[in-house]
Amino acid sequence: MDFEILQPGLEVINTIAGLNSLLKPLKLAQQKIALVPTMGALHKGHVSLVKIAQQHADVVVCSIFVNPTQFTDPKDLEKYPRPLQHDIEMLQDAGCDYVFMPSVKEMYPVPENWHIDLGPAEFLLEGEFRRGHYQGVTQIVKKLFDAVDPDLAFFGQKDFQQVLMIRNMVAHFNLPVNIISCPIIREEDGLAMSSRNIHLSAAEHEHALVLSKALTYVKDHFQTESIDILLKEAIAIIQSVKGVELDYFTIANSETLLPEKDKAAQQLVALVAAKVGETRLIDNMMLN
Ligand SMILES: Nc1ncnc2c1ncn2[C@@H]1O[C@H](COP(=O)(O)OP(=O)(O)OP(=O)(O)O)[C@@H](O)[C@H]1O
Ligand SMILES: CC(C)(CO)[C@@H](O)C(=O)[O-]
Ligand code: BAL
Repeated sequence: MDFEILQPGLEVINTIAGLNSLLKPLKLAQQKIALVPTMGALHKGHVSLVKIAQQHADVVVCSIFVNPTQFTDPKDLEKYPRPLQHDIEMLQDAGCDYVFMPSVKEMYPVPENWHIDLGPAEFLLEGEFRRGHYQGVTQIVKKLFDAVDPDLAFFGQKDFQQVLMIRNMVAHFNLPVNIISCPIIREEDGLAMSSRNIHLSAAEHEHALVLSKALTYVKDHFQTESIDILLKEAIAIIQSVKGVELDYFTIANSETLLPEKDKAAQQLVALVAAKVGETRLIDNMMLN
């Protein structure tokens, strides 16, 4: 892909060399650079990351790259939405400075082996259902960090485990990048915004609301019920909706992601993943 869509206020860059020549002088001039990595099909959740990034940095770079190495289901990769013109307009409206949209060849010029130790949480939850997913995620995020050399990088709490894995990758390489986790943006009806929501029919969208409903139930009853009861109720709420196939619902320690039974333990998070029709969705809520 070698296209260029230049619009005033937003510069589109397709190559790492192009990025370097634009960003190096800014770095030398002590400008703070923020990176917002995405896979495109942008929505208000992505825009919120750009807006938060603008509050912390002088220059905001958003990357759009559908990274093949993190997909464990080829059909999921094939049907991943790619509305590029719409994305560019959204970033322009958000006042983003640069969008980096490399080709697969640009990011992976030669075949490579990547494996780093991400700690035991790599294999839990998403890591169990999408084996190898976080190796692919950390591989591309490291490449994006090398290409952009950001001071800060912004990620959504919606991908809760992803933020932990990226922090572990940053620690592994001792990278000087500040990782900022940003709040989940929801539709008015509570559904966490996600690029994959585009695949939901109206009925499936309605069914998918049960995920945020179950999380809200747990949050609202956290002070009065035991963890066992909260889990039982949340799972029953989800299983009562036809067409929703639960992968997991857990109440976990927010650092280890291991299940937690002690409500007095610090930083508990409820995390859920389910298939709604053919679309797999995730969501989570902090509990204390
Ligand atoms: N609803 C949201 N609120 C805040 N941040 C979000 C939201 N949805 C996605 N993000 C964040 O945007 C960044 C890019 O995510 P990505 O492009 O994969 O979008 P997505 O909506 O998560 O898509 P999908 O989950 O369908 O792949 C990630 O850091 C992700 O956590
Ligand atoms: C961080 C990321 C851009 C890496 O491809 C992706 O996993 C995403 O969009 O969350
Ligand atoms: N938003 C996380 C990227 C993925 O699902 O592959």
